[in-house]
Amino acid sequence: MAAPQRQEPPPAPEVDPANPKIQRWPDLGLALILDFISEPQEAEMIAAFHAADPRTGGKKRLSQHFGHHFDYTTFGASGTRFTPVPPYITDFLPRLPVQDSLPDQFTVQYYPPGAGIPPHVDTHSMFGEALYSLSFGSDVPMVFRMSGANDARKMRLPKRSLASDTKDASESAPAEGQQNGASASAPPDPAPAGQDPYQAQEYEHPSWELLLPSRSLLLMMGPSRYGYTHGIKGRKTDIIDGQPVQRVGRYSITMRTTRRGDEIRCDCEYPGVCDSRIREEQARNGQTS
Ligand SMILES: O=C(O)CCC(=O)C(=O)O
Ligand SMILES: [Fe+2]
Repeated sequence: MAAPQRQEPPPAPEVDPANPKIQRWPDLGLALILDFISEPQEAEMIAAFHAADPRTGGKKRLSQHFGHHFDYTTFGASGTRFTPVPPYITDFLPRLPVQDSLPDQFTVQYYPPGAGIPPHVDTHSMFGEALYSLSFGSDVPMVFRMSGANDARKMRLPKRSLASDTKDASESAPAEGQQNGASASAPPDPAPAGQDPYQAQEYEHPSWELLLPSRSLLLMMGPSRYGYTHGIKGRKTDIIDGQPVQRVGRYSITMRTTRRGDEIRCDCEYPGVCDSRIREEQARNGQTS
């Protein structure tokens, strides 16, 4: 039986004394940069998204990929599919806070009101530490929760392993069956109707919601990247500063740095939600993923 959901207020950030638009949570490896892009840049990104895909009225999250495509069967980056990165993305890369390894995998997502993304941990082994989310279109709360022992039992591995892969990448269809609890993966699809992935989790640790304002850039490293699940509740109204706020379309660009070959590994402190360690354990036990 699922334990009752426990939610706490978000931890308070440290505000950069030199720039109040930069907020940091050093213990979590988390940073939020407000107004990272301007309103005209935001409008350009929204227009570019809908020039390629005019749909706005549906219920499901829509994705577009740039650079090395995200592969929904390995939860890594495709070795074969690449789409040139548009200038509205390349223009801001020199301003990203971690400059020693820049992202090369970009997923632009549109969330119609009511759509979310179930709690998950992006694949540890296949991407570098710095994971970014640029938000635009509207503000949305992101739910963070420290993963616990119970999450390990709910982990699901990708259908294929990049390291042992010979098959063609399947990138067009988001993975199915990622609706329950923490996965060792990146973007799982929303839960089927009637199933709330947040209720399905057992809550060993409390969760908290961090409001991601439009045009802000979120950077996840360290514990927030490797040990916490993150997700967005699929709802039409959020409570922001105690007031109900109707959601309107929200967009994000998730940015990751692809690892290849021998770099595909992870030795983090969170083996329970680490795809690399779970794969090793399964190999030891003679299981396949
Ligand atoms: O939309 C977002 O801000 C985050 C999306 C996400 O977590 C992911 O694509 O892995
Ligand atoms: Fe994610």
